Amino acid sequence: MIRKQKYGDEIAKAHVLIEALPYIKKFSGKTVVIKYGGSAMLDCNLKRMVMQDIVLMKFVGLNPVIVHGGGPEINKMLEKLGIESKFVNGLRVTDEATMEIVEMVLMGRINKEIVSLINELGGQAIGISGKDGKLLKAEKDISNGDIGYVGKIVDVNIDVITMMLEKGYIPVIAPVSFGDDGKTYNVNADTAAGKIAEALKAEKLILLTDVEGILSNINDKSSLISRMDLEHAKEFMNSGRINGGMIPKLECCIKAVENGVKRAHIIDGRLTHSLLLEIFTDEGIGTMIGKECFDDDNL
Ligand SMILES: NC(=[NH2+])NCCC[C@H](N)C(=O)O
Repeated sequence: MIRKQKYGDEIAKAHVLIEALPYIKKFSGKTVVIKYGGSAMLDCNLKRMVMQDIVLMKFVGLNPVIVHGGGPEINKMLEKLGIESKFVNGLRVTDEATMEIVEMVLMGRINKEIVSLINELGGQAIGISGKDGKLLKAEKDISNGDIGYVGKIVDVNIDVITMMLEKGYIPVIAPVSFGDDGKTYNVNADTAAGKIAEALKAEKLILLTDVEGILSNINDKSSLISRMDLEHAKEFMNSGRINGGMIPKLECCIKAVENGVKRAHIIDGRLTHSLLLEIFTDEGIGTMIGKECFDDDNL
């Protein structure tokens, strides 16, 4: 008994590893597309922990693919250079000069920083943009009027990612896309991650956000919805009970699942090791969306 108590903590740690075993088996060799953005990208400690999670995933046999955003760093640089940012419906009006800075910050700074961190932690990453290997083809998005070089993705060519995965690399993708007109387009990172996951027929699409997941508000009490099947997710989307900022994220998850991604997850990037907790535990920590999500579909 004393022995048992003495080793209690250690045994609990072993239980954690054992809980992960069925998921390591199930997801080994499978592709997981992770949209990396928000707070998890701003805080140095969080950054490191997200990349540790990703390197661990790789070493236990999963194939993580990272798609990253850039938000605040782009604003900072534009400010430094004295370029004024204008917004329409929350979208940045992107003229040629702004697009140049966006590309510079995303590829030159953020992308390479992620690559270095992964390499430092023992993984092997390759950073590319949507232009490389013609990964993301875009057209001008005029759904909000003409706001410049903001694009919508019209074609995805995953050859370059497949090549990297076959050789054991972790692809790190900046969502800067090319157009047939020879121009460069900025595309939304969530959407890019969703489209890449679809094209890869990925096991999972995981969006790291600054919220717990999809919340249901009943009588002013909000609680996390842990699992949703497609029907539930669509109904929720149209119910008007969803927070405005979450609409495009949920929409992106629904589309991905409709187009062949097994599960889409919206998780809290502010929480340390949220990726590991979602993927390798039974309950997870965010919202998981699947075509059909049964309670016993864990294994
Ligand atoms: N939010 C949730 N209910 N997550 C459950 C995750 C289950 C399992 N770890 C998986 O990735 O498939």
